[in-house]
Amino acid sequence: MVKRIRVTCAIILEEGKVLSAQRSEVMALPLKWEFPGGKIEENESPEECLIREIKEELNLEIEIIERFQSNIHSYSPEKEIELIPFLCRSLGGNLVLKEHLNVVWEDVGNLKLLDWAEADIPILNFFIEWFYHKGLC
Ligand SMILES: Nc1nc2c([nH]c(=O)n2[C@H]2C[C@H](O)[C@@H](COP(=O)(O)OP(=O)(O)OP(=O)(O)O)O2)c(=O)[nH]1
Repeated sequence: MVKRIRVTCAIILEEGKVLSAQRSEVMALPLKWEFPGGKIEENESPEECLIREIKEELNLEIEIIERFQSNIHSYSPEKEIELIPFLCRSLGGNLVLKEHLNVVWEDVGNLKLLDWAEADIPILNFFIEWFYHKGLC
């Protein structure tokens, strides 16, 4: 039986830049870039999870704007991840790195230059399409 883990992640967009986070050496998928977030806990909605995770990991308050389509990805045969992305904006707070090695506000046009976690690639592609389609550049 394949175990499915549900993970939320935040695409925090600010003036054409997206907050991109690099996982630390001690995390799973070391040094890969990701949209910050984490696993949904019992009795928690995806939205509640994301707001909690972003506060815990980065000390930021966020507002959720829109949910995008999830991506289901397997890094190993016995486990799959449902990665659930949300377009967000920052409501403030002093950014503090509590778990990640690094974060950058990356131009949407340069996002693909980072070495992303595999599960993020379809989400990244969808978001970039969405961004240019909306004429936000
Ligand atoms: N947060 C996040 N996790 C991702 C992304 N892409 C991706 O493959 N993952 C994977 C890495 C992990 O296997 C899993 C989420 O784990 P996590 O370590 O971020 O979540 P967490 O903070 O709730 O974990 P934990 O340390 O409390 O167990 O999803 C992404 O963009 N954001």
